[in-house]
Amino acid sequence: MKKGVLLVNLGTPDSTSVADVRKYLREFLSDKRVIDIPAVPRWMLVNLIIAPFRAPKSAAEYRKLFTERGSPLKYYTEDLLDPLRALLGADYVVEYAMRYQSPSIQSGLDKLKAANVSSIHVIPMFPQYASATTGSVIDKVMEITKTWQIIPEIRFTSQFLEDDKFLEVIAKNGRRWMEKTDYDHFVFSYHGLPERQIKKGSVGNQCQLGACCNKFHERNQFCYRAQCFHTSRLVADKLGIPEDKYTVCFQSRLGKDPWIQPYTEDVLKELAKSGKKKVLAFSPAFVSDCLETTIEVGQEYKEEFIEAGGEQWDLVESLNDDPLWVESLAGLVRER
Ligand SMILES: C=CC1=C(C)c2cc3[nH]c(cc4nc(cc5[nH]c(cc1n2)c(C)c5CCC(=O)O)C(CCC(=O)O)=C4C)c(C)c3C=C
Ligand SMILES: [Fe+2]
Ligand SMILES: [Fe+2]
Repeated sequence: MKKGVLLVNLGTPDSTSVADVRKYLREFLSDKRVIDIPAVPRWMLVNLIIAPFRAPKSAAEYRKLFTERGSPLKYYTEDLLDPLRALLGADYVVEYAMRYQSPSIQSGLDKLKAANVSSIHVIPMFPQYASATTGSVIDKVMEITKTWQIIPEIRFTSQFLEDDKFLEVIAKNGRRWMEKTDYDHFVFSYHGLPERQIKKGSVGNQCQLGACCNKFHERNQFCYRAQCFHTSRLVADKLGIPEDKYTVCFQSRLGKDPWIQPYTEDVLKELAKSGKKKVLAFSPAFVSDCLETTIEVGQEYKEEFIEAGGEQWDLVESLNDDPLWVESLAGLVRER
């Protein structure tokens, strides 16, 4: 009997037209796990403010990102399929989906159902757990499969930040940059989250979003901020980067509510002010290069760092289609 595997990445606009970007933003931001406020204010915020005003600006950014193959987030995910199928062999049926836009989770699950699989292993492609990403994928899969007459065994990978092959790809990519340049400092920039989303998931209210996130243990194992610090520590250890030579920070704040800190924009200015000239940036929340890595960290933050007095700002590429990343995924599938 064959086992099903569904890789799920975030999703991206179908094209760089303002209409497609608006459609993407609407679907993404209407998700109650992403904008976690009551339905009516969320509808007003998304449809009357964000979609109309943000879509043209975001479309211009996506035009800088898309290549002749389209959106990197999508084609790098597609590129993993054949090598993963080859590694896993004939006992597995491997499909992929995007949480938002296309191909949909519905279409991916339908393919697995049609292949008569005996089980489904869903891997949301987010190394660290957040309700807005991993949680949302799990939510959607459950919403769809609860209507099925036959529900096979379903398994979810909720996080994989400690997977050694995943960490090794990041370290290997970083090492390549470090062989060419003697960097003064290293930045680990993660996608941000509203603070309240972490507080809501904090068991026994133990997360204060301060120094508590520096330690990673059973009680805060799903605190996104603690997971980001832990991921950084594991990569830094592999590369021999001492604690005082790296900073963990959070990018892409949306709206006025407090998001988890420190903000990358503040960190890069402080680094330049304190005389740091050469910085290497890692983006370990993202497995595929995308708007948040290539454009935001690789271009915008670079410009801001240089404007603030820095000289060199480089970005370590994401895992993309690295063969070791395919091995890491195969390991996640096989582990029990
Ligand atoms: C890596 C994990 C991610 C988390 C956590 C996350 C939370 C989150 N994001 C938004 C709003 C936006 N994110 C956007 C792009 C985007 N976000 C992620 C990943 C995470 N988001 C990725 C991989 C991408 C890039 C997709 C691509 O097509 O390349 C965007 C769209 C771009 C823009 O207009 O800036 C928005 C909006 C919120 C509100 C949020 C947590 C609540
Ligand atoms: Fe995002
Ligand atoms: Fe925490």
